[in-house]
Amino acid sequence: MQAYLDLLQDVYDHGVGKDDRTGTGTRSVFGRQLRCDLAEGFPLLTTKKVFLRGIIHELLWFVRGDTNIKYLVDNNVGIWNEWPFQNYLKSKGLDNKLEKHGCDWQYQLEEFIGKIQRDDTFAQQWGELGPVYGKQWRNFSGVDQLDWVINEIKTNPNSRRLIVSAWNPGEIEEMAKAGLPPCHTLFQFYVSHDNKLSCQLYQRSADLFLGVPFNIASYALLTMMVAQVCKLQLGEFVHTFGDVHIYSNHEEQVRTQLSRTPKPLPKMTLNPSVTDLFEFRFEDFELTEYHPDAAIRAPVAV
Ligand SMILES: Nc1nc(=O)c2c([nH]1)NC[C@@H]1CN(c3ccc(C(=O)N[C@@H](CCC(=O)O)C(=O)O)cc3)CN21
Ligand SMILES: O=c1ccn([C@H]2C[C@H](O)[C@@H](COP(=O)(O)O)O2)c(=O)[nH]1
Repeated sequence: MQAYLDLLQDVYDHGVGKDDRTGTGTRSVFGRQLRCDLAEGFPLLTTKKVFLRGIIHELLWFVRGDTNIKYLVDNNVGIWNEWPFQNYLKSKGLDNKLEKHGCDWQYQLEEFIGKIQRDDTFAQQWGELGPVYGKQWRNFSGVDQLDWVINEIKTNPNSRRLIVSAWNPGEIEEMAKAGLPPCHTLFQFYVSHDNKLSCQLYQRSADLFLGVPFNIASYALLTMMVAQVCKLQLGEFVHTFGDVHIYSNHEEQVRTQLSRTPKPLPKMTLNPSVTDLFEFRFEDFELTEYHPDAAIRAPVAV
């Protein structure tokens, strides 16, 4: 994970001021790459406590093909709450009246999430993010890409076409309404001569402080799950970035992060009896030897 900290330092030092959709402002660079050997341990940042429970639930939610925040909310994971909420405010003409992350906004957000929890009809209507990751992974114009790629890895491991894409140009506008166009856009698997499974992700846009630690752990887990069901060993996770940025309201947090020293990586164990990608449950994941520094709170740019 030193590579992540080096990238954080690089963007902090060399990132160039750039305005962005959220109005927050960033330091940004274009085109970088991180790699990690998955056999060396589970790539979960140790210089701050990372919310792994949320990462696991989010990944299972993608794999289920689910695009409604109801599943996440019911499992007490709030990482996608702000986007359907903002869409809800917009429909009421309130999105420009409430200051994001202000007291009123926060209060209304809690009310909104309470309604998602209690009222199924409300959740159906307002919890839906549109045709985001889960939809594209499981039903991209009728193709179940996850099912296809697993079968292809098993039967044609030398293939150079082991690709899953979340970027569906015809549906981007719809994704942007209540959710976001996919940031982790496309990934490719690779099976080496010695039966190791690697995965490379292209991430078009990367919130380096908040989102990237989630993205690394999530794809490392996905690669472990696919390796297990395809009976392969673990290779590398290669993370390729387009616009990598640090939001201007994360700079203090980045300095804290960079002042800390990484510890040995934790270990992740998957329940070995699971042989079907679609049958993993939350209880099938066990993290041990994780001794991180304290969490570092930061507001998410909406
Ligand atoms: N600006 C932005 N950055 C992102 O990383 C991001 C988005 N937007 N939009 C969609 C998803 C949602 N993701 C998120 C959203 C919030 C956190 C976050 O706040 N993480 C906290 C812990 C949150 C908690 O404990 O509930 C952290 O400290 O990592 C992380 C990833 C990643 N994505
Ligand atoms: O998994 C994710 C999802 C989102 N992000 C970040 C990257 C950007 O900061 C925003 C998305 O804004 P766009 O204007 O659509 O690029 O969310 C991430 O890092 N990881």
